[in-house]
Amino acid sequence: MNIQINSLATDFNSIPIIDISPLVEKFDDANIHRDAGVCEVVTQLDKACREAGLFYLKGHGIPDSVLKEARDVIHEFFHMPLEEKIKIKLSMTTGCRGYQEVEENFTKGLPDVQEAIDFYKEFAYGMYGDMGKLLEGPNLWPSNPQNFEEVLKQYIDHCTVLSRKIMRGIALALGGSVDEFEGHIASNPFWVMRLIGYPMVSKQNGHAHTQSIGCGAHTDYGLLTLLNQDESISALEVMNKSGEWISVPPIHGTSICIIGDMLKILSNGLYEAALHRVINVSQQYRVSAVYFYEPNYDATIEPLDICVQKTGGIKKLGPAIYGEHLVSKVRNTFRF
Ligand SMILES: O=C(O)CCC(=O)C(=O)O
Ligand SMILES: [Fe+2]
Repeated sequence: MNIQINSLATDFNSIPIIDISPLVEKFDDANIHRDAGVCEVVTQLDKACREAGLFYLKGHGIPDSVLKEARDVIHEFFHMPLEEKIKIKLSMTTGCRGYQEVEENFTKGLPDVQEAIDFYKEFAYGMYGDMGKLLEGPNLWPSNPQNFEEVLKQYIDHCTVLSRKIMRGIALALGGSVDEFEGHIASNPFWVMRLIGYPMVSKQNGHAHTQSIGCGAHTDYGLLTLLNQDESISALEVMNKSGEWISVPPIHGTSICIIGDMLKILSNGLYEAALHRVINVSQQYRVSAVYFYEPNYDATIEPLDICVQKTGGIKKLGPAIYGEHLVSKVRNTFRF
């Protein structure tokens, strides 16, 4: 597989904001192609995916109360004593599911100044053979706070429904049929949920040597990511074509959508997998809920014919088996 960070189509200095409410309302409508509101959303999605690979979503339909409740229980969990948190500690024997302490997670060989809990969609033992072994196992849900599991499961369901709608818009934007991604590519979409807590970074707490990097520069692995970040702290950044880091501050009521490696391959490089990082130099503890919407675990991902035609007739990227791509990334993330 060959994933390269190509230069973006046109440079950007601010992040697009797309009101996707027409798509959210009409995603299942037989006449979706003819709807003027949806067509406008599709045009904006196409531009944002080509240029920035990361954008804000307005009108996404997830209630503010659901977004806030998710962040609140995540804050509550991370504020508990370490003895409580390590009751759900991640290891090789938990299917890489569970809690990791600060600096147990690595990006490109450097420790991240973050603590986190990882959840993966559950699947039957043996279902994906050797390719699935590393991630087999039930999710580890904390018993404290008591409503944690219920709140987060509800949030995951919202994200799965919304992601399918966005992928329908992206299918149209690429010139495909509305259900282009619902056959062998993502009829049974895998998902990953990563809940992250970023301590304030200062010399006093001993993290100065890692240059304050909460999450090192990376692209996401799958189709698209939905990010729910704390409302008062600006810490996320995305790189533009000129190599400048552009700040992605929170905007009330919006979600952030980030294009991942698999969508880049499917689009034959038309769409960009955004390079992004997190630096929390604020005086506050920051949390985020990061939901990754992925292809079928065992899907072979290669450029769609419609995208190959638009890009000179040659497949420039892939093929990749999604599950293999994920497992190779997870292996590089931990030092067991
Ligand atoms: O916490 C954030 O804002 C982003 C985290 C992220 O990019 C990731 O976990 O892939
Ligand atoms: Fe990311």
